[in-house]
Amino acid sequence: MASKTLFQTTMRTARSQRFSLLVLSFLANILLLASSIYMLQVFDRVLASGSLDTLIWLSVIAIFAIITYGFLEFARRKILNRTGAWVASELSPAVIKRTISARLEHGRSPAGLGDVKDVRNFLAGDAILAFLDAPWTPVFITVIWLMHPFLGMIAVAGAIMLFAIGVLHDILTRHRASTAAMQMREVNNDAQAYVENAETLAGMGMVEAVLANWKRSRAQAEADGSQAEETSSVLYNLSRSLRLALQIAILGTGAALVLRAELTAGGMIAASIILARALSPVERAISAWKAFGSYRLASGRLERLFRMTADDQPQVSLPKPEGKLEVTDLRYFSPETKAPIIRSVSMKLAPGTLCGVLGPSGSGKSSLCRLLVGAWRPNFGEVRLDGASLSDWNSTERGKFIGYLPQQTELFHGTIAQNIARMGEVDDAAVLAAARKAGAHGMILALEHGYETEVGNFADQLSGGQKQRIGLARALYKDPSLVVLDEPNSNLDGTGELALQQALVKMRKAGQTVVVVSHVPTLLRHMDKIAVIQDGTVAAFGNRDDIMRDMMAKGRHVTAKSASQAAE
Ligand SMILES: Nc1ncnc2c1ncn2[C@@H]1O[C@H](COP(=O)(O)OP(=O)(O)OP(=O)(O)O)[C@@H](O)[C@H]1O
Repeated sequence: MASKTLFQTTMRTARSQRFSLLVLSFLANILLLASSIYMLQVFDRVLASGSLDTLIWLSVIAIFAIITYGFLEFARRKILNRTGAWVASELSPAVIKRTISARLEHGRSPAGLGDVKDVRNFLAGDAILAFLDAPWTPVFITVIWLMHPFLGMIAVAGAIMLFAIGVLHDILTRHRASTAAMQMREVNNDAQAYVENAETLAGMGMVEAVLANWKRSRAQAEADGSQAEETSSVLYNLSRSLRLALQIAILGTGAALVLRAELTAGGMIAASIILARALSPVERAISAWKAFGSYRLASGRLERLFRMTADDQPQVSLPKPEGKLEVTDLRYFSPETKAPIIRSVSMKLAPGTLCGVLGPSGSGKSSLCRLLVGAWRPNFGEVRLDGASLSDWNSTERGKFIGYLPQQTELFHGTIAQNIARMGEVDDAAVLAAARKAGAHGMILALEHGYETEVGNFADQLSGGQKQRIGLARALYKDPSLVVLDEPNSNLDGTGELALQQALVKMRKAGQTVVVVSHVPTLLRHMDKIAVIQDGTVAAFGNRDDIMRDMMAKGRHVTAKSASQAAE
């Protein structure tokens, strides 16, 4: 049998509140009978006997019962709210982590934080209360039946009809509501992407055009959603009217029974109040159906997310590697199309080797970098550091020994120092050393708040080159054994590039293994080895001078001038 996912165990713990909720609901529903018993007694006893004392005592008891009911109701809601908040706090970080894994392993994630919100809203909302009260419907109907079978029959018929409306509601709205919700999610994601790419849109006058497309998609989602809402509100109103009609039916029948002396006037009023209580959960369940529908879809998606991604098991701690890199028959297929992106790449680098990676656009250089740092898991083959496969390491621990600068440098919300320290505990000396090595120290000090400058949100004022230098410092933080730099000089000026060259030389001296994707001759000049990637495979690999000479002879990819500069 498949083991339980974190989602299942969290939901199971949440369900353990069931017992206290059931007890509270039991007491609350018993107390709900107080007002009907009060009516019964007032009509049949007080009015008949004319005893003011009895009325006062009955009223005191009824008020006490209602106040107690209020406390119980408050306690029920508090438990639900706390459970909802607890579930959200347990699931949210795990969902973010799994969403990252799903993106890396499968190209997309079936669930996100919106689903956690739906689960929370359901657990903390009215729907659960309606479901908890629903078992009381037959109890209340039995009480009415005991008062008079005729009244009982009306109550049973009413409950069946209301239930049928609930089922009809589910059948008619479930599919449409879920499609509309999915479309709305996409539409909202699009809107978010527009905001994030504000400069491109504004710079090329694209705002109106993307908005026109967006409005069309939104209108479609809205149309599906409002049709589901309309069906929902028609059925909800039908159920309300039915309940009012039942109320009249029970009062009318009760009155007829009173006339025939088969029921007391108090019994008639009490039956009408109990009927309202009996049918209320059924009616509330219809309006809570939407939350339940969203919950059902969200929990399905979350369950899929937890099933499709593996837990990062705590592996055996391994010592810091020296940096011996071995890549054997590495293959990677697109998670979505299954097209090969990397086909059989093998190479070996000794510690302290600088290896340049060249190749045409789209040949797989960045993909190889992602595999080398363990961000992507290969479909076949292995990347080994000091003989241990990257998958033998826990990803957090492995990350400490690896430095990676992707093509697009993204900084995270926090200070520059925190970003360089990889958002963990800031080791000031190590941050300074990394920044100096990356040639970023002077640039950071020139900022108004220096290392304490807040970055990583829409408001951050850093240029592309500044971000790249901070990204480089982050990659060099605490001298990792393997450093992979994907076009590290794409945004650098002369000073930045010089600093990068000096950093490369220092890394070689320190015995760090470095892989650099670059076509810039001044950088390639520092390399010991060169790997030429073409169509996802290694077209050539060897000592820099040999490869460059070979490439010059074939006139391949790098221009003869840059190759000769690099070979100098
Ligand atoms: N996340 C992904 N999912 C599916 N395919 C991808 C993904 N990332 C890249 N690819 C595909 O893999 C191939 C190699 O892309 P990659 O970015 O590794 O090339 P590259 O050599 O780094 O190119 P460039 O020099 O332009 O950056 C491309 O055909 C690309 O479409």
